[in-house]
Formats: sequence, structure tokens, C-alpha cells
Amino acid sequence: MAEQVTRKAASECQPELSPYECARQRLIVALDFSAADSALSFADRLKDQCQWFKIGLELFIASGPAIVERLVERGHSVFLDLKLHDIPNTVASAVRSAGSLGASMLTIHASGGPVMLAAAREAAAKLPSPPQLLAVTVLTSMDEPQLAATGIPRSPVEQVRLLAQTGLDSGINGFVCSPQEAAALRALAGPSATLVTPGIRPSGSEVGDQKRIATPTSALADGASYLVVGRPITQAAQPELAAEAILLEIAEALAIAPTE
Ligand SMILES: O=C(O)c1cc(=O)[nH]c(=O)n1[C@@H]1O[C@H](COP(=O)(O)O)[C@@H](O)[C@H]1O
Repeated sequence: MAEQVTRKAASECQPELSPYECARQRLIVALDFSAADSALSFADRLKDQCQWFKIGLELFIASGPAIVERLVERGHSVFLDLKLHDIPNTVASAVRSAGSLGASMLTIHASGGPVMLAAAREAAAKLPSPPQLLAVTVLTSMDEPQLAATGIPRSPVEQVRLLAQTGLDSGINGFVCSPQEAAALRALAGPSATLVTPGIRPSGSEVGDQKRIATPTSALADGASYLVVGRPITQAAQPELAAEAILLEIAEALAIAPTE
């Protein structure tokens, strides 16, 4: 059997990279578009700034799996955010299908439980070139009252810790969490875990439906490996400038205090 290579860029940058180049490797832009053409032309427009793009449900459903290949063909790394959550057999099968598309990261919901998480991990482990599985902990749009409304009597950070521990016990070492829980999760999961943080908002930008947010600087200081940014870049009047400003903020934060 061919040696298995996980398609994952190192979140720890190689020492020879400049802080700016390292910043490029740690920013993931969420391509939340409703058609392949607009997503691809946006990716082309930002190709100098962005290495990583995230394909979420809106784009994946509208454009189909070929969008992954089209971004990979252009030299991009793809985070496929399908947030799989179903019975273990169904999730394992979906991991097998999604895992052959060429994405470097794939999301599953940690709240699917330990058996589902283990089934996903086992399915990924059998793929020749699997994406890194990321267990989504508590969505960044949730606050304590929203959690309570779903029957969870814990604070977001307590719930993130519980779900992350379930993930770790199931052999998963990558997580999506809010930057507000990055420090707690880094302490729990250790230096080798991959922490991907959406809910990133540069100072002064619109918050929208997000509840647990932080700036790029704060997320990195708290141990985030990758920062996911959508609307602050995609909805900006000049997306290149918005991306550039975030990259410079990341580069500065990395130059001052490399986190990993
Ligand atoms: O899994 C995700 O990527 C995700 C998890 C989460 O807890 N919160 C969250 O916002 N996301 C995604 O991250 C992106 C954030 O987009 P903006 O709020 O526009 O920056 C969206 O594509 C969300 O689907």
C-alpha cells in the first residue's frame, strides 16, 4: 500500500519563510459565493494574497464537487467545510467521497459523538491522500443562551473543551473553534493540534451574525494555527486591500510572538 500522505500544510511555518509569506499560509479566505464563476474569479483576483480558500455549503451545493479540483488546479489549498454530522456509517462514507476530491482539510461536527468521530477518522485513514479532519466544536455564532436553547447547560468554553476532549479521545487532532477559546483549546490539545479559527474580525469591521469574535492579532496570540476570514474580505469595497491589511496584521503578530 502506498504511503499515506495527509494533504495538510504545516501550520508552523518553515524558518526560512518571511513573516508575510508565513501569514499567507495561515490565512484562509471563506469563498461564500453562490456560483463557481464568481468564486473562481474572486480567487483569481486574490491569488497574490491568498493560498488557502474555504469552500462551504453554499458554494459546494451550488457548484458541485468540481469546484475543489478547479481551485486545486490553480495551485490553491482547499479547506472543504461540509460540517458532516450524521450516523457513523453515513459520515464515514461521506468522508470517503469528500476525501478523494483534493481538499487539504475537511470538517465534521464534534457533536456527532465519539463513535461518529472515530468512524470518520478510520475512513480517512484508509484514503491514499486524506484531508486533515477538523472537528467543529461550538459554532462562533452561538452564545450561552443559544447553547441553552439547544439543551446544553454549559458556557461555550466548557462545551468547546468537552467536545475537543471527545475529538482527542477519538484520535482527531484538528479543531474549528472561536478565537475566544483558542487559548483554552491549545492548553488542552497541546502544540501539535491544528486550531482553525473563524469569527475573525479586524478592529472596526462589521460583526454580522458572529458572536464569539477576535482580531487576527488576538487569535494568533492565543494559539490559532489558521484564521478563517470571509465577509471582512469578500464584502470589502477593495478585497485585495482588505486581505493585504489582514496579512500585514498577521505578519506583524507572527514577527512579534510566533505562536508555535
Ligand atoms: O467551520 C467553519 O468554517 C465555521 C465554523 C464556525 O464556528 N463559524 C464560522 O463562521 N465558520 C465559517 O467561517 C466563515 C466565516 O465567515 P465570516 O463571518 O464572513 O468571516 C463562514 O464560511 C462560516 O461558515
